[in-house]
Amino acid sequence: MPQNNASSPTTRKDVLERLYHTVMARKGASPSVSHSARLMARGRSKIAQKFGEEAVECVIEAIKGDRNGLISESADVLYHLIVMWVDAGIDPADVWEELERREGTSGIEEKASRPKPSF
Ligand SMILES: N=c1c2ncn([C@@H]3O[C@H](COP(=O)(O)OP(=O)(O)OP(=O)(O)O)[C@@H](O)[C@H]3O)c2ncn1[C@@H]1O[C@H](COP(=O)(O)O)[C@@H](O)[C@H]1O
Repeated sequence: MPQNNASSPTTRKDVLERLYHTVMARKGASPSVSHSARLMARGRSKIAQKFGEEAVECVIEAIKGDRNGLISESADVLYHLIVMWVDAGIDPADVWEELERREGTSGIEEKASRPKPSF
């Protein structure tokens, strides 16, 4: 019988949902014990700035071709994205819904269907 532990494929794919609920639970917690609480106490601009910094670090690892670095920075990006969602009142389900809406539509096709600028 498959084990239902944190590293099994069934629970691993839920890691973003679990992280979201953990960060939600940190809202209003003491900034001295929680990094998420500290970040949220510093305000939206700081949260967005940290996300941007992590994204740039991800880009640097990608360009360097450092696979492990890219994995590590990707985890930082996802964590900081989730803090940004919690601060903005976005539920992961809202994003999953938008991804599902896009399923099956090629990016090329979608771009071609955009209204052409009139100038
Ligand atoms: N995934 C993460 C995660 N990834 C990165 N980080 C932290 O993000 C911080 C980034 O450090 P930086 O020096 O880049 O930035 P900074 O400390 O904000 O400071 P400055 O840029 O202002 O100097 C580090 O303290 C990392 O430990 C994370 N902190 C928490 N989590 C998850 O969030 C959960 C809740 O954490 P707490 O909110 O701390 O309880 C944890 O159980 C983890 O699952």
